[in-house]
Amino acid sequence: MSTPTLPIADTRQVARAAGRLIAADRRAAAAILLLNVLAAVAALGAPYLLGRIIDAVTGPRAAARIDLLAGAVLLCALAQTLLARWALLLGYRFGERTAARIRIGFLSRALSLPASVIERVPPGDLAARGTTDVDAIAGTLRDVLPGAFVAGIHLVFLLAAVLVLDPLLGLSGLLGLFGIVITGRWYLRRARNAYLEEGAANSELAEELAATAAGARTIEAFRLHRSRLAVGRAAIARTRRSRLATLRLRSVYFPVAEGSYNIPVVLVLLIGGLLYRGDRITLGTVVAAALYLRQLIGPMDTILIWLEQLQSSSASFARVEGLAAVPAAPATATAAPGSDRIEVKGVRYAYPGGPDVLHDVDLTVQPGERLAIVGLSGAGKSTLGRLLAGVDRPHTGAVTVGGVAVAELPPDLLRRQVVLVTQEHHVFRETVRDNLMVPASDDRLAEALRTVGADWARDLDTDLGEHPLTGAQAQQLALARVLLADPHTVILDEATALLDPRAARVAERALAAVLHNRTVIAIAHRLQTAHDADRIAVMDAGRIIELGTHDDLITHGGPYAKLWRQWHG
Ligand SMILES: Nc1ncnc2c1ncn2[C@@H]1O[C@H](COP(=O)(O)OP(=O)(O)OP(=O)(O)O)[C@@H](O)[C@H]1O
Repeated sequence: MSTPTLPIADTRQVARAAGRLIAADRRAAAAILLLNVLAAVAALGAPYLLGRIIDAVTGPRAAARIDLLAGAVLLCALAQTLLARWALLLGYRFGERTAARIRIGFLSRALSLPASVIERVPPGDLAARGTTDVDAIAGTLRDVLPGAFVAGIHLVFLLAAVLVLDPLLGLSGLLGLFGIVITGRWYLRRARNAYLEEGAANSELAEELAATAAGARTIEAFRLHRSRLAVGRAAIARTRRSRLATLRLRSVYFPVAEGSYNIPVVLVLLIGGLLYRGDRITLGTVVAAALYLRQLIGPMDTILIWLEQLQSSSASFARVEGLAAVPAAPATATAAPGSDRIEVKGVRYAYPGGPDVLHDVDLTVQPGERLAIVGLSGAGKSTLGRLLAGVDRPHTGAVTVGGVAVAELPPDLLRRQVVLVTQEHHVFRETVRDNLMVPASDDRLAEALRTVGADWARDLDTDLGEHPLTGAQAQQLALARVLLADPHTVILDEATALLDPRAARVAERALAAVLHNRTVIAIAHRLQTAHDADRIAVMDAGRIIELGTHDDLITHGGPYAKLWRQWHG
């Protein structure tokens, strides 16, 4: 089981992020607040006026006053409805715009994550944050937050109104709310972690299912059905446990909170009755206070129902915002490296959870040099290639270009320094232009395609989703990307290994055009490649055991000379 390694934002970071989102649309936020306040003030009118109607019944010219007061009740209700609707409408629009901002922010953060982070992060986690979590936040912003906001403001005004009406009655009403506050706190304290665990369990399930689906062939070949089923079941069990935990929280919180609604009203009627009997207040005031507290039920219900969603989507927001906490490239890395020299110093490296596969590797690659790395299978050649290309970072020592750690370079800067070319080329279901992924003029794109011999790509608008490429064509596209990125160093790892001989010849020709005037580090699978290089590094069991020109190494008569003799029979 892999544990998610992407961070989760803490409460403070979430609050700050929310603040930034509100500030980004501050006019709308201010308008929504103002309309809500006006709607809440209008809502206070009716209970107060009803209280005055009751007091007017026994006074002089009762009928005329009651008519007037009833008309005012109607006006207040109408104003409240209109203002609240308007506030809701603005709230929905605000929610949609904010959801779009969150989506865009997530996407751009995900795209600028350092390659070394993407390589280590379970893909399911990143996908779940970008889909389930972002959708949950968007849903909340659209459907819940505007209503919850209206309810929140209404609630505050109602409480203030009871206190103003009669402080003693107000205090007894507030006292009656204690039950709800205590259960609310109990729930909130547990809910964040419970919903975070639910989110993590969902991510793990998505990840395990994706891994099983992606590895279907391997699973079949090695008869891993049982172990994959066990992994899937464990992930389902964790999801189930986490969902049951949140369900348990809800099943305690909701009934208790709902039962507590009536306590403030009961208290106010009891104490109000006593005060009225002692002639301390009018009957109308007691009725108005009771009505205010009765009115609390509406907004409290709204908040209660949505508290759960607010909680779970704030957990989602914490996961989405967590991406911002991925350590950014240090300040030095944002400046272009001083020179093109690549240096490997005291590098040790282990794959997650495994033993060291590189031990104390030291190597300096001079600008313009052609270096070949040779060695038996498993010697660590590809691993060293990945570190040189900044795909991953060593756990000890450093791989630097011009004195700057390669893995710390932001993607756009890294692309201009070092590019790794392997046999895996992803072709997106988009046009040729989009697949080249570099914003450049059509002329430059066409020239790059011509240089690598991609005659099939005359029309940059050809949709590669509808016209799939052959392996050799995909390779040409990848090489055109390298040309456009124009790095000073290219690392080749089995770049043409999977192609058939004819396609490989075409690719070799394209490759020659791409490598012209660049530093080349070739992970050599054929010793002929090594023979043509300026220097050769021989690797064995994670160490560089020999380094020199072909002739030097042959004269030296060490492991390389032995390999060479074996190869030549
Ligand atoms: N993704 C991975 N996870 C864990 N261990 C790995 C991973 N990739 C490689 N290794 C291990 O790291 C060591 C070095 O592998 P590496 O692929 O770098 O060797 P190589 O010299 O390139 O071999 P080959 O020529 O077969 O590609 C090996 O022991 C290998 O099993």
